Amino acid sequence: MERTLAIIKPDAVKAGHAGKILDRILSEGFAVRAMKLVTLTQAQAEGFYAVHAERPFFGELTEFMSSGPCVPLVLEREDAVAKWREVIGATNPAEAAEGTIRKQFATSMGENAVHGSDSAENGVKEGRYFFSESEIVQNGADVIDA
Ligand SMILES: Nc1ncnc2c1ncn2[C@@H]1O[C@H](COP(=O)(O)OP(=O)(O)OP(=O)(O)O)[C@@H](O)[C@H]1O
Repeated sequence: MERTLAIIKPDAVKAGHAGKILDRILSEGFAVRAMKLVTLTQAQAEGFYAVHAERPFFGELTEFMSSGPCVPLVLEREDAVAKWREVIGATNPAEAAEGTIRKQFATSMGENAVHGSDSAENGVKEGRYFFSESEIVQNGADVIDA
């Protein structure tokens, strides 16, 4: 079964949307394999987004991602990566489709409520960035059948 790394970003946690987003995750058939509430240091945010280090928005992005608590989650489902990206919608909320999480909760290109891995390989890598092997459960935490 495929895994992806989702993050409920600091803007959505601060606005009190984490519970609604978690409900949506479960109703879309994802099993939660790991989850925590954490405030990243700017260095941790820079490490996570290292691939964007040369982009003009890197400083803004890493400052935002370390501005308050966020909720990283390892999600598992068939086609987890593609399905989660479909559920979250386009990076820019102005372009996000009706019914997507970003359409509902994102306020700008930068503060866009959620993250999703862009490949199954990165889903595994990003999961390891936040969680040790023992923090990712193999079973027993399913609220619904995956
Ligand atoms: N032009 C921009 N201005 C400010 N922030 C941006 C801009 N472009 C991207 N970002 C931020 O960087 C993140 C990573 O950009 P990327 O192009 O990988 O988008 P994404 O794959 O939709 O987002 P994510 O990786 O968070 O799921 C975006 O989610 C957004 O928060």
